[in-house]
Amino acid sequence: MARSRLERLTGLLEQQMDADLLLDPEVGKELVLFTSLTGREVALFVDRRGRVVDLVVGDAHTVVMMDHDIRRGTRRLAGVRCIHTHPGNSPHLSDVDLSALRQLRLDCMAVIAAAEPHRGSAAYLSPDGESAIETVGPLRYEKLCAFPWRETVRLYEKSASSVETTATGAEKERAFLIGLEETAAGEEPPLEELAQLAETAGAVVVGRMTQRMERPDRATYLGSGKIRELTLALQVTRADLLIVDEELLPAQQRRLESLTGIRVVDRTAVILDIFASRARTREGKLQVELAQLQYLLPRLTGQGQALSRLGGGIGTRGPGETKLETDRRHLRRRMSELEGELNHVRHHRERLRHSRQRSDLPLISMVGYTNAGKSTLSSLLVARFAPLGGPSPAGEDKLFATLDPTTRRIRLPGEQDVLISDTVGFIRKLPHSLVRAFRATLEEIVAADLLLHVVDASHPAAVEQMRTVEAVLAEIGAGEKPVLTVLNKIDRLQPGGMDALLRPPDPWVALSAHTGEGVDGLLEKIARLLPDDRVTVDVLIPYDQGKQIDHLYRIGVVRELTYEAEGVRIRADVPKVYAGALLGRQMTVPEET
Ligand SMILES: Nc1nc2c(ncn2[C@@H]2O[C@H](COP(=O)(O)OP(=O)(O)OP(=O)(O)O)[C@@H](O)[C@H]2O)c(=O)[nH]1
Ligand SMILES: [Mg+2]
Repeated sequence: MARSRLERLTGLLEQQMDADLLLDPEVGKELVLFTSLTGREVALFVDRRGRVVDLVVGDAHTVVMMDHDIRRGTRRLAGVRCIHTHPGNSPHLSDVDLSALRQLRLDCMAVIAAAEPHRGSAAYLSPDGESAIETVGPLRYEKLCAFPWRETVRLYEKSASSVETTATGAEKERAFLIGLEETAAGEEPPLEELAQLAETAGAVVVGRMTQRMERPDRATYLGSGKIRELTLALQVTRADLLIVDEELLPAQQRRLESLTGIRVVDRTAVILDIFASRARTREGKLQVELAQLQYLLPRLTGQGQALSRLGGGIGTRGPGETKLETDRRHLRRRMSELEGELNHVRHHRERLRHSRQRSDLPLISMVGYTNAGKSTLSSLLVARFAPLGGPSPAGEDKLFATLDPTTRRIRLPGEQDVLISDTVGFIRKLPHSLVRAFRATLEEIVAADLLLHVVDASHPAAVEQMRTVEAVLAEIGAGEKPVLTVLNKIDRLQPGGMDALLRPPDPWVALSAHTGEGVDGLLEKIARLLPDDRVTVDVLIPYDQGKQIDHLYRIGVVRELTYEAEGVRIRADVPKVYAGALLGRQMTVPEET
């Protein structure tokens, strides 16, 4: 019985109704009959030409309208209206119905009570305001079927188009965050870091939900009861993007998308997205594209098929974007092309590094969690201690503000010059594809003589962040490098407020890159930690070889300069490797003092 009813219902699909009526009365009777026989709600979706575009049968009290991707974003309407039934005789729209109307931007949302006399209500978005809704009813069945929905749509779209032309910029994606509750969570609110990532990627966070679980559900990430709760929360918050705090299996992602009806991206995709929008240099761009393709390859089938109409947004930006639709073979070809180009860049970087080694200035690499203050400290050091001066990138309160390493020269108190390089920040659950792709950049770290591990000591998760950085260092083969730990942002600490757990390994310094407090101490420490392999030379440079003087200034520290008959006599501290070459030019190395 129910089965043949269902068949009759599905027979409605793609059928054409009178486009001016909200609902064909005969079709409505089918719906009502079905619900009164089965106790199950049924929802009919009709487009503006009167075609039935979809039909959803729900459990009692849950209308599964979220399966639909009919929204067009911004302030346009979906071009689809929904008429559904309620078991029993309530002719009123529920809160969920109204939020579905708002969220899906339906042309109209209507309900009919399955019990006699089949009264019902209709609601539509008000032309007056952002998400205001107007409701009419309860109405008699015939009245409801003839509800002038076209008129309300016309009024709404007229007002919306005037709003749209005055609105500035694109509307932000409304992201809802989910994750597992961490057992050892610090004082930080749950999913705080993911929220920062989402905001950095350009979304607004409209809600979060966590579940205490040992490990994620293999099919749906969260448990099924939680998913139900989530679906409601998504409607209420009008979220249009779901971000999951962990890398999802492709099947999990698809399952979640079909359960929630909105786009689902994972933490990795958000990080890749940020990297894509940040990469400036050719190398950075190549690396991000490669990482994106590596991430995409296993996810190629089906991804975004249902949702591609939404266009842009988090997880779709960057150089990989246009390749989404192409097949795997093409992806693989592009990946090997990229690898080739990157190898090329890598060789170039290696040559650079060699020439730097020949200049023998010690290289100090800043490492640390994203937003720890590496760039701020680096610019402070350059502003105060650069021998030549010059601008430097300022820090930004954004995750992954720095992507491409920049190297600067500064002078230590003992008059020794060193190179200091600011690098990309690390993060918990750093996508493996990124670590692999950024190998060249990370090699800068491996090549350093000393690492400055910058820690945001005021961060509630500082200890965990330190561990993350140490783990990544080990992973890239820099685990054995000498490290000087820099506890930064002490200006933000309450007196005695440093986390007792934050006991950094020796050697360490505490400072504020903001106020400059403690920075002199840092330089002294660096000077002491660097292997001192410089010697003082005394050379006579003929007047016709002025270039050599520049050279000496570049590689060392000139202590004394006197003009003699045959040339300029210079006493300078230079790296040992140069001393040999200089001696070859019959210069003398005075006794070291
Ligand atoms: N109060 C305070 N704020 C600081 C200090 N150092 C850095 N900041 C702020 O922290 C934020 C992040 O600084 P950045 O220098 O961009 O951090 P980063 O480590 O380079 O970050 P990424 O490049 O994203 O990895 C900025 O808003 C800085 O102004 C400090 O000592 N005290
Ligand atoms: Mg930075």
